[in-house]
Amino acid sequence: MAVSLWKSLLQTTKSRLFLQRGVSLYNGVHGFEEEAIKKKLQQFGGGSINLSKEDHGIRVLTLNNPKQMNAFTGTMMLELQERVTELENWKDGKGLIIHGAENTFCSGSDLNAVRAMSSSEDGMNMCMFMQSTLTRLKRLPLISVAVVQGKALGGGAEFTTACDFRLMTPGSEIRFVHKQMGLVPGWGGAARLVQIVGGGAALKLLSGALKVDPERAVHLGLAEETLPSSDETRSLEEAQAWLNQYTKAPAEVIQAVKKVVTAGRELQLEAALRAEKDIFGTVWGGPANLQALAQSTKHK
Ligand SMILES: CC[C@@H](C(=O)O)C(=O)SCCNC(=O)CCNC(=O)[C@H](O)C(C)(C)COP(=O)(O)OP(=O)(O)OC[C@H]1O[C@@H](n2cnc3c(N)ncnc32)[C@H](O)[C@@H]1OP(=O)(O)O
Repeated sequence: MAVSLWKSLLQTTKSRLFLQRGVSLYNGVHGFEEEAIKKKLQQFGGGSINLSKEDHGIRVLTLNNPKQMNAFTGTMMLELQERVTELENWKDGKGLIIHGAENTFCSGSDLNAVRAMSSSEDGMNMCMFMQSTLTRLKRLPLISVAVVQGKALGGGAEFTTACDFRLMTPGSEIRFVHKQMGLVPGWGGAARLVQIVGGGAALKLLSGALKVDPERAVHLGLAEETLPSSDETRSLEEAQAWLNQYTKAPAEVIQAVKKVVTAGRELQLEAALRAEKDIFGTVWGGPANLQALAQSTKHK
């Protein structure tokens, strides 16, 4: 009796914990020294992570380091964590579009920083820092779409998997180049890629460091579609129109929808059912539910 009670308590805690805002995957127990790595990352400046004002519940996050093909500098990694915290606290949020400045997505870590942080301790701390931040990004109660223009390489390819969906422009490319650097993904990209395309396809993309163009990405289920335009402004407008199809409801409903899907993606069945029950309780009898009940129930 005591054991099963303890197990159920543990499951309930797990199903609630993973939805908590700002929870890092790692702590001192795993050897993660967050303050130390933040200090180290601060030494590698350049670029920025910009977040637009909200427009109908949708914001645009821009990886902005065009001089280096939007490579992630140390300070951009720190700014990404700050933007994710901002988004976790955005009460009216429904959707997030992520793109790179000047018509290319992201060419991964800033290789200058990588060369300077080649110690095992720095590498592992950067890995745990980025895994935590991208896991929080993926778990945001928002529908997120990466608009891939130009190239998404290495950590940039991994970043696309931390979004719910990917839309690609003509001629763009997602490529997990890690093998060619004697590496494997370190920002959580391998685990998420297996979830998205399956183990077999993931193994081919990683072991072959294969270039994934829009056609192959759609075929694999890695991308939803190829956008008509490769122009930066037009493709963002097309992505916004695509996302608008899925955010036509009050923010609390869209957020609850993403949360139940995240529970289904990440938890064992019984824990996912408990999480779904808890989330259902937040919208049952809520303003959107009562308003819908007061109107005709015919769904066009
Ligand atoms: C966990 C994964 C993570 C890690 O292991 O830490 C990584 O992501 S490692 C990095 C993986 N990414 C790469 O290896 C990509 C390297 N870059 C390229 O292959 C090419 O630059 C490109 C992206 C294919 C573009 O090629 P091209 O169009 O010919 O432009 P340039 O090569 O001349 O680049 C323009 C400019 O940008 C600088 N640049 C590009 N990528 C990076 C980068 N990842 N880090 C730092 N700087 C980068 C490049 O050096 C050029 O600058 P200048 O030489 O000053 O003109």
